[in-house]
Amino acid sequence: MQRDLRLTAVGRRYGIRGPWVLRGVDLAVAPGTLTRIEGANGTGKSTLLRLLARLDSPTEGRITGRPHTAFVPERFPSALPFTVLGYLTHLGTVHGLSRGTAQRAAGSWLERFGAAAYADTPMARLSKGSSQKVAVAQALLAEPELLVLDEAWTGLDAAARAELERAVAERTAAGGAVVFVDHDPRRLAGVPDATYTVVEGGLKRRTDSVSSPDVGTGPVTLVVVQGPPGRQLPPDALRTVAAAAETVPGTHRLTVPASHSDVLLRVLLTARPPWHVVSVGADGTTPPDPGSRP
Ligand SMILES: Nc1ncnc2c1ncn2[C@@H]1O[C@H](COP(=O)(O)OP(=O)(O)OP(=O)(O)O)[C@@H](O)[C@H]1O
Repeated sequence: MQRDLRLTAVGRRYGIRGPWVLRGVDLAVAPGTLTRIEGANGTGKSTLLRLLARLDSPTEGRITGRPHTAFVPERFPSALPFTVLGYLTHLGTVHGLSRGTAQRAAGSWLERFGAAAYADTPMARLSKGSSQKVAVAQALLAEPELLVLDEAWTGLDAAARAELERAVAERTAAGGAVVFVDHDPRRLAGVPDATYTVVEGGLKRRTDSVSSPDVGTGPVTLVVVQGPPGRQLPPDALRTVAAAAETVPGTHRLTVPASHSDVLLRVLLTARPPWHVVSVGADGTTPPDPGSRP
């Protein structure tokens, strides 16, 4: 993403005399960051996400920055006159991919979400869960600079939910930004760089996003790596971790949400020279130390 996406004094209301749903909202979404938006029902979360995705315009205020964006809406219109593969290929070309690349990317995302068997199924005949996999695949296949997810996990099976968490980790590790709303407080618990709550039309930043009680409620993996004393861990690796501590010079103990462990290991093992991975294991006993995040 070239520049931050920035909302300045943004307000939105529906209809000339409608009540303000959002007002005076300032928000910056930087490349490589994960942002969570929370709030009670009907407070304006979807309204905010549509503004971020530039699918809607503010009634007042300004939005600047135009990252290449993909959006998973809360309600995906699945009754479309396409097969699954035809639809995803079409969407890929809309995102600027060649037909062949779009088709390959579509096939690979369907595979990852366990929906390859539905490639030739008409969209209108999909179950709710399969349709949601297509909704998610259409957003991921173009590797957007900004990915906006409105309750995207709802309706997915457990394997697909985990896969979507991995996909989010990959996006941010690749320098993309992800903004999401999800009703489950355990979703990517401890991972977001920032969490905002929509309250009375405004945004309140949660200052406890690292040390919140949510941290540690999601499964975490403990990764111990070694490198020459004094060598800094790669920034892409640090972005994925909930906590990092150099226990002895050159030995780092990294606590990472389980959803992000694959990405962390890939970054460490493809670094030049690669880091030596001493151990990888589930860490059910030691909650991340909020104070040790870099
Ligand atoms: N297109 C629209 N036209 C008129 N009013 C709308 C429209 N979209 C949303 N609203 C109203 O704006 C308010 C905020 O809705 P929004 O869907 O953004 O909230 P939300 O926090 O995402 O809700 P939920 O948690 O129920 O999904 C609600 O009062 C809703 O009725």
